[in-house]
Amino acid sequence: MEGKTKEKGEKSGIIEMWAKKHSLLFTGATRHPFILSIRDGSVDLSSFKRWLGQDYVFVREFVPFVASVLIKASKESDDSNDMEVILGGLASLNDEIAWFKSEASKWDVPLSNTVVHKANQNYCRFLENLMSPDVDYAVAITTFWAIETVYQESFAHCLEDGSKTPPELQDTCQRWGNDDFGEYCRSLQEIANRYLEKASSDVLTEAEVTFLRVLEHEIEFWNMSRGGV
Ligand SMILES: Cc1ncc(CN)c(N)n1
Repeated sequence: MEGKTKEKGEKSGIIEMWAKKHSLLFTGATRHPFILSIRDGSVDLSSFKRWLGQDYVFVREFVPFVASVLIKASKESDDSNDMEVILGGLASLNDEIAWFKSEASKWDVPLSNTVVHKANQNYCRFLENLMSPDVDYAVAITTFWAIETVYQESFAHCLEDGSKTPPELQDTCQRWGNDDFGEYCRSLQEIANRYLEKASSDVLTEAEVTFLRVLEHEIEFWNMSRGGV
């Protein structure tokens, strides 16, 4: 994957191949100007606050999507540990919601009656469509991996040596940029690779296209946070 050396024993799978094949879009999502502005300390705090209010709405919509992935795992998974990984993801979303509430009060961002921006509405509708039982588990778990990984890679970049992330935003970056979250994303990647390897070519195509849609939605979400439409 971009910017990372492979760890010992880590084999390259379909996910790594797609991340490389679509590196331009992948980098667009994980090195977006909004993230770069956090990393270089020039971030406009009104953009940060917009992101905070909108992401709270997104995360509340993300929970039922992850629950739908859990249901698919319980029906289709051949490895009992998959369920624990996804359940861990749901538990961390519970913490994430509590974190958003406390962060919003710190920044004076109201969380009720939020006007949901178009980019956020589109992203939430996309997630809703993926909750259908007709969507293959391989597609759903790939989507889940991609959504979590964009945040992991983006915010981890703001914590690297040489970054000038403002101290008041360190906690936000730690939330998704920490090593445990990175480990959790690698577990999701391992599950996704395992299912993609045995997927039909139709499912593979659907998963790859859905991966690209996630990257586009994430870029639109960052654009919206910076003040775009
Ligand atoms: C838009 C978005 N993408 C991903 C995440 C990480 N759960 C998030 N909170 N918001």
